[in-house]
Amino acid sequence: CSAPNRGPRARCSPVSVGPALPAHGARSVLPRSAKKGRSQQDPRARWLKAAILLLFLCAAAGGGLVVWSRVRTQDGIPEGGIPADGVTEVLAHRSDTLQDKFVEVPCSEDYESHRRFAGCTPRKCGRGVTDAVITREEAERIRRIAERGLSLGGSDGGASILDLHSGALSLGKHFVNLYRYFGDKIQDIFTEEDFALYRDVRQRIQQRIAQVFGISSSALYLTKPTFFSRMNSTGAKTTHDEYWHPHVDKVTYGSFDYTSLLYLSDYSKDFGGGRFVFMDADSNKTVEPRAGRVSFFTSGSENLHRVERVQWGTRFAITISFSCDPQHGIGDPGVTGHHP
Ligand SMILES: O=C(O)CCC(=O)C(=O)O
Ligand SMILES: [Fe+2]
Repeated sequence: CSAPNRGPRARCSPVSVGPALPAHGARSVLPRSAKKGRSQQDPRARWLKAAILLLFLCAAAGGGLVVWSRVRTQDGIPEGGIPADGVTEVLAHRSDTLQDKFVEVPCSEDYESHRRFAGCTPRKCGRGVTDAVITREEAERIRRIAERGLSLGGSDGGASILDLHSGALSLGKHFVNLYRYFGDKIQDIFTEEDFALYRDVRQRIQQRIAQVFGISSSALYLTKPTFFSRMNSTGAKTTHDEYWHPHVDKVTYGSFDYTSLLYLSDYSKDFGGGRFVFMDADSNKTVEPRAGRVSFFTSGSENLHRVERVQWGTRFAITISFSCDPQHGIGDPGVTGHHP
């Protein structure tokens, strides 16, 4: 399993359900040469034949189920759906307009193995969803920035990223540096207004996280990677395209203490599949993306999660992440001084 999952429940091994298929079904019990015409058959032979046929049909149906379940499952998780054996609750429906939903969960020990920063390192852990911090219009403007930037490149597979901080942009099976590649022409692509909006949105999300977790906003540092993502149903061409693996952000990215996701498109309108799933021991909790929705959570393994594979359409989002460690802080991108 290539998933960066060090969480409590690895879900990477394919499972198959349904009865096992006998090696050759039941057909070989009666040799062809032993077949008789109907009228000649003794009744016991007819019964035996009927029983064998029934057995064969059951075996074939069972085999079909195994094959079907193999096609349907990846990493032990049905494609675009819910673990076959799990209970799923919806934490945030697309049609809900949430003010400040918050669910507290006990903190994992992940933070113990890192330097602690008083007044910032999570003591209270959990997850929140709000539609009241960023408007739909702002999300649409941000989405246009993402579309413009990503139109300059794009992965051959189903996941493309654009990091305005480092300049990383997916291109084919690799990444290029946008700022190096386009030089001063970048000013024709992104305006100062775009960067101002990005900054403003980032600040408001940061303030909301600080307020909900009872810390000072100035104790949080924007950290990398902070990036736009564009996902669709194209098959993966490299592991960078495999966005659906369960993972823990603190393990995957190291510097993250608080993760936020700003969604820029709507589940079931712009794309199918692609829901965000918190994977708890007792059940899964989904967040259905909607433009302007901010989902935020502490980055340790108390918040193991994954994204369902996108089934159709295109899903846009931004991952905006914060660290308590000033040494991991990065500045906002801008027309001037955005080079790493
Ligand atoms: O886009 C999402 O909903 C989640 C992305 C994610 O898990 C990540 O960037 O670490
Ligand atoms: Fe993540």
